[in-house]
Amino acid sequence: MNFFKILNCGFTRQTPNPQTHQSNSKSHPNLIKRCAASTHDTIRIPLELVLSGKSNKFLGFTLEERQRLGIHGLMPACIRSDDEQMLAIESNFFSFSENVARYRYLRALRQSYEKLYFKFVAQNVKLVLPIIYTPTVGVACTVYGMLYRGVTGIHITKHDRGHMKQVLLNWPNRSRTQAICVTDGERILGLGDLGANGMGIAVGKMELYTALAGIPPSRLMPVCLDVGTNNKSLHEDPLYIGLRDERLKGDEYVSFVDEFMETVVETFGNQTLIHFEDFATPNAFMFLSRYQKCYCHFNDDIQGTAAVGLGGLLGIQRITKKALGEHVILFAGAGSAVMGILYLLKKELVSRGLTQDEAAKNIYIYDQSGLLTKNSKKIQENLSIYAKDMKPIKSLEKLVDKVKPSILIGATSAAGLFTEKIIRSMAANHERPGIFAFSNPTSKSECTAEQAYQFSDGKAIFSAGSPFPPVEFNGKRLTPGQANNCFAFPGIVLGTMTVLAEQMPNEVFLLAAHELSKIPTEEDLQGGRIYPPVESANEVALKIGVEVAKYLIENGLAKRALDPDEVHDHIAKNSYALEYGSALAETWSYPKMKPNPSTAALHKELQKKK
Ligand SMILES: O=C([O-])CC(=O)C(=O)O
Ligand SMILES: [Mg+2]
Repeated sequence: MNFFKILNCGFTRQTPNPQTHQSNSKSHPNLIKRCAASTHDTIRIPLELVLSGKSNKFLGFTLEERQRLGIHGLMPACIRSDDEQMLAIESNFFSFSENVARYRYLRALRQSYEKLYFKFVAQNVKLVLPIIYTPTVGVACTVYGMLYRGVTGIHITKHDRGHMKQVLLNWPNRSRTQAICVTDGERILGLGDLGANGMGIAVGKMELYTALAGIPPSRLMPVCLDVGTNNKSLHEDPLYIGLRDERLKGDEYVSFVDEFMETVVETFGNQTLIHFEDFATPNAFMFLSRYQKCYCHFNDDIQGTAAVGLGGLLGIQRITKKALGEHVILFAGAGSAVMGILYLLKKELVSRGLTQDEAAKNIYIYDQSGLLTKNSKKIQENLSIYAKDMKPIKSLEKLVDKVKPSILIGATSAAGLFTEKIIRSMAANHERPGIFAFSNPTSKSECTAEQAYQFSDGKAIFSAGSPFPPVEFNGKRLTPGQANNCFAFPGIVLGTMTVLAEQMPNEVFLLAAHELSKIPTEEDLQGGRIYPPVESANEVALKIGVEVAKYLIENGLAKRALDPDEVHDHIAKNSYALEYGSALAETWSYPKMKPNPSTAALHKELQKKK
C-alpha cells in the first residue's frame, strides 16, 4: 500500500508561486500563510483513498489540497471549478454516439470519480437515466462480461454457502451498509435469464437511490446471487462473468436464498432494507410471501411497479372524471407487474367500499392462453375472481372488440402486441383510452408512443415502462408518460430507511401511488400526462419519502425516534452531498470505518518502520 506522508509539508520547496500558478477559477493569495500555520502537521493518507472514487475531485483539487495530500504534480496545473468539471463530463458523454458506449463511459466515471458522477447524474436526470437505467442498462447487461471493469457489488455464488458472512464483510462499506438490492438475474427486464450479468440492474437501481433520493452510496450494497444460469449462450460466452452451471432449483435454491437473508440481518441488522429485483415471477412471489413480516423487504417488480401502475390509473381517473371502478380494464400478461397492479388496484377499490367481486367485475385478464375464463386450465388462486363466465377468446384483437376496455395494460415482453386494430378499436369506443405498455426495454414495448397516438388519432393517454420521446400529432406535441417503478421505489426506500423500519407494509405502496397521482398539474392532465416528467423524479422521491416515513412513524413501525414534523429536515440533513467539501476533511473521515484487518496490520507495520 502506498502511504503518502506529509511531513512538515515542505512548502518552501514544493509550493509553486501562487501568483504564477495556472488556475481557472481560484486564486490562492493566502496559501503560503495557511500552510505555514500547519507546518507541524503529520498526516498519513493512503494515496488510493485520495484518488479513489469517493474523494477524488479530479482536477478540482485546490492547490493547498494538492500540496497537503501529496498529490501535487500528479495532475496538470489547471484547477477546474465544478462547472468546468461538469462541462468536461458532458463533453465526454456526447463524444460517444452509442448509448452503450455512454454507459461504459459513465461506469468508468463512477469508479474513478464517484461524487462527480452522481452530481452529473443528478443534474442531468433526463439525459442520463435512459443510459444508467432503463433501457440502456438492459442492453448493457446482455454484454456485461465485456463491459465489466471491477467491483460494483457483491457476488455470492452457490459455493459460498456456509460462509456468506465473510463474503458480505469483504464489501468496502460494510460498516455502513443499510440497504441491499439483490437479484438472481433470472428475469432481467423483459430480456430473460442473464445470470450474473444481472448485477448491472442491481447497480442501476441503487444508483437511483442516490441520484433521485439522495441516499449516500456508502450505505448501499448491490448483490447478485449467482445460482447459475439456464441461458446456454452465456455458458458458451468466453466473456461471461458468472458460473457456467444450470440454475439451482427447488429446495436447494430456496435454502440458499434463506441463508442469504439470515446472513444479511445477522451481519447488518434487522432494519437492513432488502430490495428484490428481477427474479423470475414465481420466485418473486414465493419470496415476497415467504419473508413477509420477517424482514424489511419488498419486490420492486411486483410492489414498486404496482404503485406506479395504480398511480397512473388514478391519473386516468382524474382526466376522464370517471371512477376507477367504472372503467373496463384489460390486463395483458400475468407476470410480476400485472399481478402487483391487480393486487393494489383491488385494495384501492375495496377501500372505496366495493366488494371483492364488484372490484373484479370490470377487470379482464389475458395471457398466453387467451382470456381468463372460468373454464381456463390451472387458474391461479388469487386470479380466480377475475375469471369470466365467457366463451374462450384467444385473440387479443377479438377480446378488445368484445369487452371494449377503456384501459389496456400490457406487461408481456411481447413487442407489438398492441396492434393498430386494437388501438383503433379502443379509440372508437372511448374519448380518452388509457394505454400502458409496461414491458422493458424499449425493444419489448407492446407498442410505441407514435403508434399509440397515430392509431388513436391523438386520443390515447399513453405511458410506457421505457422512455419514449414526445410525438408531434396534428400540430400538437403529445408527451408520453414513463410508467416505470423509478417513480416509486426511490421514495419508498427513502422513507423506510429514514425511520429504520423493520417492515414494509403494502400500505406504503398504496400511499406512494396516491402521492404520485397528485403530482401532475391540471395542465399536465390536459396534455394527457399522468406521470411527472422524469426530470422531476427527485421531487417525487422526496414527496413519497416524507409521506412513507410519516406513515411508518404513525403506525408504530419506525425504530428511529423521529417526530413526523421532523422528517423533512432529517432527510435534507442526511442527504448525500453532491458538493465536495475540503478534500482534507473528506479524507480524514475515512478512519471512522472499521479497518480491514489485513490493511490495519500493514499500516501498523509501516508505522513501526518509521
Ligand atoms: O427496471 C425497470 O426499468 C423496471 C423494472 O423493474 C423491470 O422492467 O423489471
Ligand atoms: Mg425490475
